[in-house]
Amino acid sequence: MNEQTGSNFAIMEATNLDFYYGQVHALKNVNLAIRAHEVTALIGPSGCGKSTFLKTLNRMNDLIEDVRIQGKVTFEGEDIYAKGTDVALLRKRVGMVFQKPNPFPMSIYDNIAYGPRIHGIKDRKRLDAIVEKSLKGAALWDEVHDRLRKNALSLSGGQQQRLCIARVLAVEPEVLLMDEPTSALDPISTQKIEDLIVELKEKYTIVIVTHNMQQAGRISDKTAFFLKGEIIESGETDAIFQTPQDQRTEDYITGRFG
Ligand SMILES: Nc1ncnc2c1ncn2[C@@H]1O[C@H](COP(=O)(O)OP(=O)(O)OP(=O)(O)O)[C@@H](O)[C@H]1O
Repeated sequence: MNEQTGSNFAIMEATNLDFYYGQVHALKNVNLAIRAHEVTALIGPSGCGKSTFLKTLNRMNDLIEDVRIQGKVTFEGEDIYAKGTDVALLRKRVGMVFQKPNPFPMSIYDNIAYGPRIHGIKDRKRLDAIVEKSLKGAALWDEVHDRLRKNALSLSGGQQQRLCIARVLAVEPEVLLMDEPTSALDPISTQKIEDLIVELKEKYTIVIVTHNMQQAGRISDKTAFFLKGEIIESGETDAIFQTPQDQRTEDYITGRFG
């Protein structure tokens, strides 16, 4: 397959990545390639650096004081930490969904139209089309099409999380970063989000932090196991779960620690 244009090329790649919060060395020489149109799961015990790594992929950590990063993260071959990088554009192309659904306290419609409006789209018909397409993309349209003017906070938790996914889709990202997107949801909503993630990888590349081993096994193509800031092992999800090479990976996935 052609390295740059095939569906399986490394759309993002971290090389020799170190990250510090002041004196805390949160990521240690992390190397990971994120392949296009795959779901990559980041697993590992609490505090091992999964969220920190996820946030290095769209520079969300820039917002925190006294952080330092060494090494390289590329997006489509370009160093995202290079001087002159348009960080707003990076965050549009590499969107993020958080653990707790966080809709804005405004209508369903305005939640989705918010990003496109910021990026200069004012035309009502175009916005209508974006809202419809994004809600359909997040498998929420059928449930809300007749109440787009209702406050988004009136939706259930699972619907709110799909709204947050629709909000990210509205600005047409290429990569979706998801930080434990189902941890606050009931099993039925979780199932809906999992089905949606599998559907979304046709169009997008997805990186997901999860504490749920079954979830990682069900939805991801690749898995990276983090421990104390390092990647101990990464590769095909089936291989990581069935034939882990490192004893610590096996101990974690079989529930012996963490
Ligand atoms: N804003 C911050 N300031 C200082 N230290 C931080 C900050 N955020 C995270 N850390 C530290 O960095 C390390 C990695 O944290 P991180 O949140 O990336 O872990 P995690 O694997 O995502 O954990 P969890 O599964 O509990 O969400 C931890 O030691 C944590 O205490």
